Amino acid sequence: MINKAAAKLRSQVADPNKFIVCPGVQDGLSARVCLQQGFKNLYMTGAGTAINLLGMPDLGLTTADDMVRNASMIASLDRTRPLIADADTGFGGPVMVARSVERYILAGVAGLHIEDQVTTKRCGHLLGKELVDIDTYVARIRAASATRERLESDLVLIARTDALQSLGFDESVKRLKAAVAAGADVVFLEGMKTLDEMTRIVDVMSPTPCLLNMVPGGVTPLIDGAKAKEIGFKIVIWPCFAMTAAYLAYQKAAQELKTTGAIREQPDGSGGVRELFELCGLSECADFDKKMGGKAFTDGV
Ligand SMILES: C[C@](O)(C(=O)O)[C@H](CC(=O)O)C(=O)O
Repeated sequence: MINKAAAKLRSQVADPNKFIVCPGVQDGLSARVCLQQGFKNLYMTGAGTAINLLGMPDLGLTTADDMVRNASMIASLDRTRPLIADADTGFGGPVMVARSVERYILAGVAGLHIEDQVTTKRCGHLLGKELVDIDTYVARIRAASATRERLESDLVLIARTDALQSLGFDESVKRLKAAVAAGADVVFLEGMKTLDEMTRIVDVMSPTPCLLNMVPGGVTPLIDGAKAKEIGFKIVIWPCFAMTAAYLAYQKAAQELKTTGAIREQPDGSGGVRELFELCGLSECADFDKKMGGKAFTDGV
């Protein structure tokens, strides 16, 4: 059961007709909304996990515990729709990477990415990123791949490099090719600045599938899914879309409450607490309780 989502993601990646679109989610609510809207895959953002769980920026402050806990909750909401999760640097040396990857697998995560920044990492779209050397990076990927094999898991291993900023395109390609040789299934070149780099990475890494990261306010020009597919990317993630939407909506609502001293119902009554509970499975919980012989909901809920 736990491996089913990973097996599904693996076959999506292998299917030449599939293009994998992953809205980024950072919490239960954003995941539920994306599932409700019919997305077939999800992406757990590390940046959003840091913002949501810690109220802190994406600076490598989230521990493996924070990330696994969040990923585990999100993966549990619908095990038929594969979740790709951010695994940052893997959180340490090969032994720690192996432990982290094992925990992600047991949490039901279908794919994850590991990068070559130092453990005190930062968002890939910020300045001043520091890298580990290529051997340290490859050891992380090798440890992740060995763990997947040991657990006989179909986990899709995505190698990310942040080398473009300081070392340039060719060194990034060298790192990604070494990562593929060490067992990565998909590659992720972070922080591309031009359409030309996007086209070149797909070309030079072929036949290895490439992931595209679309961050609003980041360094990569934003293109839509159709264009990403046309260029030849296999997976597109939109890590920030839900947290940006939530932020703007929270801000508007907080301003209104602060100014008026009251909250307003929506004219059509939408967004009430019962609707939110329903989104999160209220009826399913009550039905399950009843079916199992529980009495908690016999008088309704
Ligand atoms: C993809 C990413 O790793 C994430 O945490 O979602 C971030 C996104 C972000 O910080 O906006 C990254 O690109 O580093």
